[in-house]
Amino acid sequence: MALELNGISVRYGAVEAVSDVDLAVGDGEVVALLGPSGCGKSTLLRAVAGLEQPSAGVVAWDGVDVAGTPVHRRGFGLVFQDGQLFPHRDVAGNVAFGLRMRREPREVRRARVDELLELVGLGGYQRRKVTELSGGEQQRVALARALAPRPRLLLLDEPLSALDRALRESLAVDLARLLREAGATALVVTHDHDEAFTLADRVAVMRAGRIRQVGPPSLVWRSPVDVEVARFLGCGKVLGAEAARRLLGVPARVGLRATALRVDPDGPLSAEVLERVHRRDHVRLLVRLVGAGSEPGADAAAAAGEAGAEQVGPDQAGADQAGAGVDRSGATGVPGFGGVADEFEAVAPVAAPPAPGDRVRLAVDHDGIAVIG
Ligand SMILES: Nc1ncnc2c1ncn2[C@@H]1O[C@H](COP(=O)(O)OP(=O)(O)OP(=O)(O)O)[C@@H](O)[C@H]1O
Repeated sequence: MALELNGISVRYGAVEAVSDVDLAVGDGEVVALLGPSGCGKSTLLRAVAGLEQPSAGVVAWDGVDVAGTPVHRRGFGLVFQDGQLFPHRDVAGNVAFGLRMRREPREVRRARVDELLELVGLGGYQRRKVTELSGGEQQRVALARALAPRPRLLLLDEPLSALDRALRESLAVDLARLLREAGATALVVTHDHDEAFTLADRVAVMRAGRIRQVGPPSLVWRSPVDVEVARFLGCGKVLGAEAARRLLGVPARVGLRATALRVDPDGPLSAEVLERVHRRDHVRLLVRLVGAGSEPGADAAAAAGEAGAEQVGPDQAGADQAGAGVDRSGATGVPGFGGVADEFEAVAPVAAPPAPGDRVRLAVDHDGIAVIG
């Protein structure tokens, strides 16, 4: 492993911002630190950079503790949210900065600057003033500047979050390609799961100073380790194992994203639309389940509280029942479907979406369901 963090804690006075973090980043691997605001992501990154002193633990590179190595000698490249370019230098002057510090000859500098600007899609921008670039262009220059000296590790702190949404999404794809082409080993801080999943080979989800789960994006997305991680990853509703088995045919505690239920005239569930919100590419509904099961007229609400209400939900004959005993602690949607437990998010197409008060049929999209734990 190239970078290894063992038992890293960082304190700001009485506050422990990072607690006992273990994490490894392999050669050529991109790992995203993902978590809500204030969970300690930036502090951990700064500790790796040498900008914060850990109160405990070891930051090692290729097995060697870097505690005694000052920031500028660690061979790590840094990119922050706002780029922090030198305003009095032109684009080439910014990108060449690290090479100049290393006293690389002028010709070497020029060739490397040209190469990096091509790589970040800014060929020909050498003499442009950085103050006259767009936010997205400035971040590309910052990235080129960080990559120019061939850092052994790239540390990116919310590199795209100052940009507007559309630009952020397209630059995230570019950045993912760039990191792969440059063969970079990188640790990227972000609070945006789309961005983390676009960029990273592995995602480390942080909460309250600790890493709660590390894994490939698809695994973390499909199998969050606990309810909080599931909620952070967009699961607005959590069902206990028994409810999930009866409603969805999944015998485990699950988190549902809005896309888990979608309007489909042939769907097995029946619901009443309570609210409707238009989003970019779909319509988001709040619905109350009023009927379920493959037979029209089966009434989930009426079944509420009835012990053994096995007729609720898709036909479960032959389904694996073992999950019914799964721990349901923390589940907010419970078997019985009474009151707010009946309310779910769902999606509908933009064309002719249903309105509040309408009855709709819903189909289950298993890509919108995460199995928890
Ligand atoms: N210089 C500091 N002095 C004191 N407390 C700090 C300092 N920097 C951060 N903290 C605190 O440490 C905790 C972690 O902060 P940190 O900036 O690492 O979180 P983060 O996950 O990166 O959040 P964000 O996404 O909002 O930047 C927070 O409670 C924060 O208030």
